[in-house]
Amino acid sequence: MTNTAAARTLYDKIWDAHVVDRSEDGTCLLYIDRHLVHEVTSPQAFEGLRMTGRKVHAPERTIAVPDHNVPTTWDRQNGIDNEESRIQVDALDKNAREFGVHYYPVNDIRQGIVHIVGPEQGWTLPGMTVVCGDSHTATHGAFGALAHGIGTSEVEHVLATQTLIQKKSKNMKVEITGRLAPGVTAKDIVLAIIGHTGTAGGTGYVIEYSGEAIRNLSMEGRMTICNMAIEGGARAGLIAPDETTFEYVKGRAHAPKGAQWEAALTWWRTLYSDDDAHWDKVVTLRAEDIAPTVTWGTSPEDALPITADVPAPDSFTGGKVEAARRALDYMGLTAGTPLTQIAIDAVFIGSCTNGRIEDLRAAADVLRGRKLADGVRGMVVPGSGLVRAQAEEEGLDQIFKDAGFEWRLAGCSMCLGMNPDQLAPGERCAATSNRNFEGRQGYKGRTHLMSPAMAAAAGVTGHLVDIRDFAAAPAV
Ligand SMILES: CC(C)[C@H](C(=O)O)[C@@H](O)C(=O)O
Ligand code: SF4
Repeated sequence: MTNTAAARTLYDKIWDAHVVDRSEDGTCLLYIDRHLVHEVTSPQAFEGLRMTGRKVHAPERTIAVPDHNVPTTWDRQNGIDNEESRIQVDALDKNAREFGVHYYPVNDIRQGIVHIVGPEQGWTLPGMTVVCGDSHTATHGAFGALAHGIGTSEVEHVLATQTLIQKKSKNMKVEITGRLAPGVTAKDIVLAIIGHTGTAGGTGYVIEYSGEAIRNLSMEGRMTICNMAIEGGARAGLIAPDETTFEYVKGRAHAPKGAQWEAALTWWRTLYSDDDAHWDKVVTLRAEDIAPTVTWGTSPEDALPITADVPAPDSFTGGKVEAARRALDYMGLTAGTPLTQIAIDAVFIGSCTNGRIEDLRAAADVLRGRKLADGVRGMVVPGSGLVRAQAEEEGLDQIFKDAGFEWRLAGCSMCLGMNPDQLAPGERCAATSNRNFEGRQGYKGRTHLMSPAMAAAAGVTGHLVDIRDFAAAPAV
């Protein structure tokens, strides 16, 4: 058990501040500050409350938004293409209204992917505990919040009690020293980390990302990093809050104001890992060693610098040999092929990993005055209605449309095949999302994960490409 007098990590500090009760075996009851809810994992939880006549304990701390199933065309209501999706979206609408929680329905400009909406509206704040029935809840850790996914029965527990039963994870530090080279982004950092540690490297840990390269990232870049903590196996990812964080949070709709802001700042400034805090595991990477990175296989750990070749299964050990063989077969790739020779059919720019305004700006910068290669289709899906409006104010939508992209409404979209936006069997996609699992973007679809600039550049050339070479080529 943590000794509060001793040096502590950021995770220790947030944990200690939220323990309501502790049992003999170390299991704790934690207070939950924010409960985010989407339509996929909440219907049964609300139904459980209804059947037992219970209410939502803290509706003012509960935020609901539909994102996974919603069509990203204007036909938001009728465009839902399957019964199950329709039931989930309708159930959220009914439950949110009946239980009186904060709610952003599809016709509200603030609607979007839950992990983009939370920070945007100032719901996510440093030092908080944030949960959601969704594995990418780790995104909110970018603010120095302890944020992670929970299962549907836990969703019900949090709705009913505003607490969660938890066992503490171990502390892991991932330090990225030095400065990033031009063309290398937060997405490349996190893909490189997972390439290095593997998808099980963070199992049993909460990861704190630190080091100069992390400090230098914007809040949006930090969210991209923490978003994929779960792909590296961790319970959650965290970044200590600093002036960049406070600047981002200040003035947001649900951020504290006036004297409350000052009081909050005083506490937030104590939220860092003490110098002599104990780490159970430390991983250090040099920023200058990180190249623009893409995945070649069907696991986020199948990440390599874009300058590499498709690896041979024999270059791995243990179970990975067979996994790589299967992945290459599924992906339709031959070992030894340079990654830059992989031709693509589609580009997807969006998701809670890379669907924020800076991501759209980065893609638009590449696409200005350029067009998608013949036969390549592209879709840009802003992470929220407000991201979409901001992009339109900046004229980015026009750049995307001129380049031949579809300009969509906010939602999870082609990040996963739960809505009408899907790959056709065999189609290969340069995607800015976080999972490249088999069939993730549509039955037999093939996914290569990368940064927004890399995905945009791949769309223009028609194959994966090193953004550092591409940037030098003039727009036509
Ligand atoms: C549908 C949902 C539960 C799921 C998750 O937990 O992450 C989804 O958001 C995903 O990205 O695969
Ligand atoms: S955008 Fe993708 S990763 Fe994020 S919550 Fe939606 S489905 Fe999950």
